[in-house]
Amino acid sequence: MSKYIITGGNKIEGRLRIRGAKNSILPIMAATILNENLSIIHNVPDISDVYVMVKILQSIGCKVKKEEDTLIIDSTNISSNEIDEQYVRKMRSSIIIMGAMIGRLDYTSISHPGGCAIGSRPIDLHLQALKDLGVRIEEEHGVIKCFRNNLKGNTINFEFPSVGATENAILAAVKAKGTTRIYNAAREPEIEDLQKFLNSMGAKVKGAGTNYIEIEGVEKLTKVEHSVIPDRIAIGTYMIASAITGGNLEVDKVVIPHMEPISNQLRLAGCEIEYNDCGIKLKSPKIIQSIDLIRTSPHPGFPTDMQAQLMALMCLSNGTSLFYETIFENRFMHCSQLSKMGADIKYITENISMIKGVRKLHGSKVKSPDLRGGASLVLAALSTPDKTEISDIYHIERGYENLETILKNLGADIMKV
Ligand SMILES: CC(=O)N[C@H]1[C@@H](OP(=O)(O)OP(=O)(O)OC[C@H]2O[C@@H](n3ccc(=O)[nH]c3=O)[C@H](O)[C@@H]2O)O[C@H](CO)[C@@H](O)[C@@H]1O
Ligand SMILES: C=C(OP(=O)(O)O)C(=O)O
Repeated sequence: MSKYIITGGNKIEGRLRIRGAKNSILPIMAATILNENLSIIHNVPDISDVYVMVKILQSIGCKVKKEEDTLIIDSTNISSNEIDEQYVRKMRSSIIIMGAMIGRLDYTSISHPGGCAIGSRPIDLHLQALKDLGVRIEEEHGVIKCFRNNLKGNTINFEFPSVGATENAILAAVKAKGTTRIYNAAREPEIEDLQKFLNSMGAKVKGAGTNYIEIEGVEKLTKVEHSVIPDRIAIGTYMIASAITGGNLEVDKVVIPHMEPISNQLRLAGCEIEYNDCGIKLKSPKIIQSIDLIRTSPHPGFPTDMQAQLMALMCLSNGTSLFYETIFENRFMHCSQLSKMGADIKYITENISMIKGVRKLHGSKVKSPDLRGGASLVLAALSTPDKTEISDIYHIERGYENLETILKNLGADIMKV
């Protein structure tokens, strides 16, 4: 299995552009199932999760071609209504395929995704939303069987604004009869991107980006061409790479409002951040300022997908920071690995940890516990002139395109072996 060998200490600086968001492209690829036609999607990131989704689409009969960063998906014929367990095991978010499948077919089955490293991640809200739309669901030996019945618009009231459940509900409602009203919907930018994609192929969805979404069912969809929004989490990760090494960074083609929850925290850490017409400029602080309390919450709050990376930065701050992870119950697995590199981290409760800044981290042999935890180790490794070996980088490759090439171009000494 591949590893990164990083000898840090170099400033990460220069200019870069980041391709499409993982959390946008995955639901958009699922949405292509609804379309008995061609979907052309640009700005697709070269990450392993996209390849898993390609395999899923191919396994049910879609024809998929990749030309540079464009995916051409022909979903005219769907030949299977079952999603193979091997894919759900590889990529938990493959559950977002369920809403699109039942929007298109009379019956579909998918295995239960179960828990994953960062939490138990139940799917009760997904299933309830589909039931609200009239889908009959039977669960047998870990397999979820969905019968379309009389799929029809209804009111869905989410107890919690789950991103995936909101997407599944929208996907199922696109071709349901009548109007669906979703209350307490997730407001993440990737849901707005999904709405834009769906509407470009003839769906009638409005309200994404707010907590109330309305979908008017349609019968037919048409050929569509769409470009995926840039990955705000990958951009935020590179901003921290620059900040933790004392560099200056410019990122082109950024959607500024998407970056605000991340930029706000980085400003508190002492970074100077400027926006211009086409991007973002970051100037590192001379001394990294501690942030008293970092609390993750649904958008527009601080994203859980940036918690581990910001923690790496706080490990080198001038004071004490508390991290309160409110979204996932087991998202502190990077703490023990950061501690191996000299970080001063104490658990207060299962989802609150206290970080006291240290002057310097040191190199070590560490293991990526999950996608963002792995990214936090890369950031920590970039900050120290020692050598760090990071194993299990397949987690990182789920969500970061060409991480080593991008970092090398910005001045890092990083090797993938
Ligand atoms: C592919 C994708 O877009 N992944 C993102 C998506 O994941 P995902 O869509 O899985 O995240 P959710 O918003 O659904 O999960 C948030 C919380 O709700 C809980 N929950 C969720 C569904 C449900 O039926 N029951 C339930 O209890 C989860 O266990 C978790 O504790 O949003 C997360 C929160 O911003 C991000 O970290 C992930 O990167
Ligand atoms: C948790 C994440 O993704 P997923 O939902 O795909 O596991 C993430 O992107 O940090």
